[in-house]
Amino acid sequence: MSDANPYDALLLLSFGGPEGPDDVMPFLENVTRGRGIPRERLEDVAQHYLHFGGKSPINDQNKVLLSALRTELDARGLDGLPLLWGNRNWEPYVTDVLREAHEGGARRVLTVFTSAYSSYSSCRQYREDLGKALGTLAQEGRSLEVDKVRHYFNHPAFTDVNAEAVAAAVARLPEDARDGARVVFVTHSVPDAMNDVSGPPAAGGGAYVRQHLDVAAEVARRASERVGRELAWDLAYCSRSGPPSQPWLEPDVNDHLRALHEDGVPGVVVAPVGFVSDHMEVKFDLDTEAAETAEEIGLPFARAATVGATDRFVAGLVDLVQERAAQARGEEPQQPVAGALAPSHTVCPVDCCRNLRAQVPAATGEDWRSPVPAGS
Ligand SMILES: CC1=C(CCC(=O)O)c2cc3nc(cc4[nH]c(cc5[nH]c(cc1n2)c(C)c5CCC(=O)O)c(CCC(=O)O)c4C)C(CCC(=O)O)=C3C
Ligand SMILES: [Fe+2]
Repeated sequence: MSDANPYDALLLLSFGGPEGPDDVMPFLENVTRGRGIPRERLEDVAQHYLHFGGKSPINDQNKVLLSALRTELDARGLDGLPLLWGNRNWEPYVTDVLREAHEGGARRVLTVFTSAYSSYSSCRQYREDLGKALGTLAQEGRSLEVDKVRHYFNHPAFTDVNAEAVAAAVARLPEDARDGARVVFVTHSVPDAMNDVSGPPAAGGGAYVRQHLDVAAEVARRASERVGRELAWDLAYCSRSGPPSQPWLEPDVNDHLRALHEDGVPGVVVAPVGFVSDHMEVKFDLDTEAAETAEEIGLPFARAATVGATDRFVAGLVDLVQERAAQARGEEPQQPVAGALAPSHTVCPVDCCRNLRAQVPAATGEDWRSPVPAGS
């Protein structure tokens, strides 16, 4: 028998993005409220969105992912499990979606984030926003329990699909650029200080970079097997924000492409393993900006696909849903991993990916206490 007991709904929780030019500034204000992002950076990023008609690709990509998830859930006999979609920064807002789910009878919801790694921005901030949503709903007399699946950066479905994408991108390089081509794995830069406190405190911090290095090594190893040559690789970063005085993870992908070219590297595959779909960072920072840098210096460049809604990745997400449900029932399911790191924690420990600005209760963690609904 296949079911998702004890969960009665599954929520895909994402970032959200504008749907048109009028949404761009309000969206950016939602994202950066209290984050100390310089006005100039906001205006720059607004231009990235306006360059694409003011519409982020992320919402449509989530709709495709949802439809693929629905198909896979149904194929596994989970056709009775409602599948919801909510965002942190744009409609449909997570609070509204959970309210509607509660009205429909849901009491215990499992979430999957569209983000594979530990860090404040990629995990805890989602958990804080879930916590705020649950607080608002409690004031309306609604009580819900929410859990999340473990981080999936090192789930074999994620690394396999990425390895396939890297191998396919190598094949798109001109033939004389393939030997000696470098794989440049790319993820979102974050402040050094955010990386330093990422992951469970007991692990000493630095989980964000450690997890990316683990994925990069594993994906490069698998892609090398596929293409039949040893692929050298590096990890670089995109989308730096924040004031210039604040150190963020480096090297920036553009600087790195220039350095590789100067070293005589004949071609690059840029593999955005930090992202699960081709959203704005990929479309602008890589396909537009980094591609222009490569063009300018005459460096052959191929961008590897993101996992998106590929069958194998979607099946992996549903495996994680079933794994988490089994854990919630007190079973000890297998936890497949690829790479050198262990499966990530099921429940985030206290101070996991600590918020450096404020103490905000974060849902789904060990120290989360469900707010008491008004009127109870
Ligand atoms: C680690 C990470 C991920 C990956 C994990 C995940 O996927 O969640 C991610 C994803 C995303 N980030 C996105 C958009 C933005 N992020 C911003 C700002 C920031 N991101 C940060 C980190 C991350 N961000 C940080 C440390 C900041 C500085 C402000 C702060 O400290 O909080 C800003 C403000 C302008 C700017 O500062 O650049 C925007 C517009 C979109 C939507 C794209 C679309 O529309 O297609 C997505 C998926
Ligand atoms: Fe971001």
